[in-house]
Amino acid sequence: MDMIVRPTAELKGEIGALSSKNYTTRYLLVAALAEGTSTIYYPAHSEDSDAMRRCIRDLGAVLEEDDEKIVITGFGNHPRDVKELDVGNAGAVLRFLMAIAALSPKVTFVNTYPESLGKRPHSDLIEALESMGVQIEHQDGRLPITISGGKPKGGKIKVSGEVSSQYLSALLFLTPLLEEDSEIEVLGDLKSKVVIGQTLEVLEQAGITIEAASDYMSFRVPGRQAYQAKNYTVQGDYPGSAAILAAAAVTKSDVKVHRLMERSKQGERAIVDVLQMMDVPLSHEGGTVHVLGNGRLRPVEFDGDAATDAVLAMVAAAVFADGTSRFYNVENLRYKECDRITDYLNELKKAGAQVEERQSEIIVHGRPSGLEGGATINAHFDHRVIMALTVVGLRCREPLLIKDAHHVAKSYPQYFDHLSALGASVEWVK
Ligand SMILES: O=C(O)C1=C[C@@H](OP(=O)(O)O)[C@@H](O)[C@H](O)C1
Ligand SMILES: C=C(OP(=O)(O)O)C(=O)O
Repeated sequence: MDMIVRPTAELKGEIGALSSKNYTTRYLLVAALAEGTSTIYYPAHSEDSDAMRRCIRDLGAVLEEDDEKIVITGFGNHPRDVKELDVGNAGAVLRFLMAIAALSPKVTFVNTYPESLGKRPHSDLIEALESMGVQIEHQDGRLPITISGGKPKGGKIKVSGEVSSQYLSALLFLTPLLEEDSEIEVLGDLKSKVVIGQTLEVLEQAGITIEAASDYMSFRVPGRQAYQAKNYTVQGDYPGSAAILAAAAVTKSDVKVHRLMERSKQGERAIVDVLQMMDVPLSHEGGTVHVLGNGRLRPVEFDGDAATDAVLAMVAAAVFADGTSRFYNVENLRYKECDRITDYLNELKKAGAQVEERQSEIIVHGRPSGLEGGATINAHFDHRVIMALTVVGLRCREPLLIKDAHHVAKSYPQYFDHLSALGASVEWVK
């Protein structure tokens, strides 16, 4: 399905933020790893969270769901022996479950998105798991991947953090269940470091003890621990909401997004600070972000690694700023659903934006007068490219046609419904 995004001058209204993808995947996982019955209130409903639901069910968890909650009876440290798991296009789900698969005899992760997840690297996690005695077949570090586990060893474990924090998170979920205590050392720079704070928060809520160095570069994990069954409530999602807030920032707007906790550990809450730095009139109180946009934005310089999944939305806002913006320390955007530097900037250029790339930087020469538009956009299987190009399309002179925009459902299936409710001119076409 394709999406036509037409010029839209004004946005107005209130929406409740979608539920956090990162917390939903984590709560589903720790509930599955517990032996009792846990309840997750307001879980996210999207392709990625559905992938985790499907896989933990395949591994032996029992799930019952209604409109507001999901009740899960876990399999503890004894996942059911399954031949295959299909994680769809969900990177975090794949990496977390590759570690948990080390407790099973033999599982193959199939390759259903050869043009997206199928291209992403997992070698750093593969090497760490191999050092723990797990046998792994893979295609040069990529899917399909077969894990032959059984009894992985703890002890001293090293993992690179240069490409993704998800490898480290995966090991933090697995090691408490091992016979031995573990010491995990992170090699190189740790990318998306703030996300590790979310992993540790969830592990603590699940009754797991981990001693983490303050820089998150080393961890002591006692073995023989048991995940406890608990009740969890999922908070609102900043990465998805960042696109809505950016849309409000580039238009004349009066938009409120509720359910966005001020003191969240999601790094992408920085969208609020970045828009403020860009002089966008907004307030953030009582979990509600209220944007009163006037379409005028100042350029900004920002270390994007602090808010990985909001950078594309920030760049979309910077496209209309009065000067040059720079987003640095963002190289790991190249290893996502697509190359979120080269591929994304190519699509922005089609719409008329003036952007430049470096290996780990995005530079945006803003055009406050708006863009020409009138282009056909390749979504590259990437929900965040789709959301960001939609923001840009609102302020183009001619409509944008975003091909295969249904991939927005990876994280935010109701994105276009929310924008449309706020007054955006968006229309699905076959
Ligand atoms: O742990 C997680 O749930 C995630 C970690 C981040 O990935 P990287 O650590 O690869 O940057 C983020 O971009 C992704 O959407 C979700
Ligand atoms: C990169 C993302 O997810 P994942 O790595 O889990 O596929 C994302 O949600 O933007």
